[in-house]
Amino acid sequence: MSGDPLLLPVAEAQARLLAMARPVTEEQVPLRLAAGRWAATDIAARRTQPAADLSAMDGYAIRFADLPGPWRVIGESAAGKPFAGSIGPGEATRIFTGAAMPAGADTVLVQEEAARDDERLMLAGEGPPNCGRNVRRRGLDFAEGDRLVATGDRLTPARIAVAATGGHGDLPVRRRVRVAIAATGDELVPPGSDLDGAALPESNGAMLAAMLAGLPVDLIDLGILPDRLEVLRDAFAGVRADLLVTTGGASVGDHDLVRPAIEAAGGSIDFWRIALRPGKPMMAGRLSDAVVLGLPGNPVSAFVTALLFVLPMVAHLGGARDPLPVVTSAVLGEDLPANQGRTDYLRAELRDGRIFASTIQDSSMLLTLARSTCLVIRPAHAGTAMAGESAEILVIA
Ligand SMILES: Nc1nc2c(c(=O)[nH]1)N[C@H]1C(S)=C(S)[C@@H](COP(=O)(O)OP(=O)(O)OC[C@H]3O[C@@H](n4cnc5c(N)ncnc54)[C@H](O)[C@@H]3O)O[C@H]1N2
Ligand code: MOO
Repeated sequence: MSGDPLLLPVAEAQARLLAMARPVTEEQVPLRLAAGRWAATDIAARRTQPAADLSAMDGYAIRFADLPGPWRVIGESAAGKPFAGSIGPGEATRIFTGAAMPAGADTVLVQEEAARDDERLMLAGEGPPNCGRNVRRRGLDFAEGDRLVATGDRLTPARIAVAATGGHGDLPVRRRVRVAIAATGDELVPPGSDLDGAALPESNGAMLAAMLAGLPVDLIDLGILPDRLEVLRDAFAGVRADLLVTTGGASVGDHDLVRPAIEAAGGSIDFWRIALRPGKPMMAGRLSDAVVLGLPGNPVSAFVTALLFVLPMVAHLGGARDPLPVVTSAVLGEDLPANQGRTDYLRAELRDGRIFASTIQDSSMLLTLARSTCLVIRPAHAGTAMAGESAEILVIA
């Protein structure tokens, strides 16, 4: 509940947003291009791993029953070059890590505990304490048919590796998400230009591109658009994207033209204004095939709304099962005052696992954001929170 009934609670706004579009289409891509995408289907093992009982160490394949030896070495098993025969009582083979156990052998004696004189092998240490020691059984990791990756899992390096081991050269994923970004505002100039005038360097575009950098996204940069309805309308109408993200012009001033421009381009606004600080004036809508997110212009408001809405929407469109940011918790290093009617995301630093929030939280102040490592989530109407209490946070750096 927010103090203002017109403001949508954050969780409700996130749910409404994600319900606005389905994930983009599937495609099959080579393993190396699948990194960072989301699996479009479950991925099952096409083979058993290991495919046979393998040695985990360099040494000698023996029969445990023959301990304490001695043995006669009758051959060798190396990775990819198994011993063709089988071993009988009193026999052993040389064996290397990753090599198949010869038929008849059940245990590996590590070479550090063995002494060898030509064919004769003797125990030179304590030896393996149990049958099966230093042997990786067939199927230890997984068996054919086991689910390796679930639908909607992100393809992390470990999941790419397990899919490769499971016999896959290509993986079913969602295609890359097309995201268009537009900054609006007559005061804005490209970063690095016109440092003498009153103009303001445009920072939201670069920030959003950086936030999307690790995601499977094709960016369409619409650059800086002026506060003119027809220009905005025409720029928006021409966009071919899954998601159009604008910053600025989202509030109620005479030059806040994003909403009328979306509507003039034939789109519609689904919801506007969130019980969120910073980020209240955010809007969500549609324009032809694209979902539109109109973020507030204040840089910290744009950051917080991107974290809470843009990144989750990209993940959702990309097929993620859990698209929302991961909330964790930490202990407050100092008291926090009671909160008002909007959920507050306070810039803060984590020092030795304790949270210290910046005293000034103005949504224009980027340096405090740049110095912060987390945002502390203060629920609407929360009372005073005391040092030592636990608080929910989003880690941002
Ligand atoms: N009468 C009211 N005024 C405002 C309200 C309100 O409810 N009633 N809401 C305030 C809140 S909250 C926010 S947040 C801002 C956001 O408004 P806009 O989305 O219309 O943002 P702008 O006015 O265009 O810009 C705000 C601020 O940010 C700077 N800016 C904008 N774009 C960029 C960019 N790409 N890079 C860097 N800086 C940018 C801009 O120059 C302004 O200083 O509205 C409050 N007002
Ligand atoms: O909500 Mo605005 O985003 O306070 O600065």
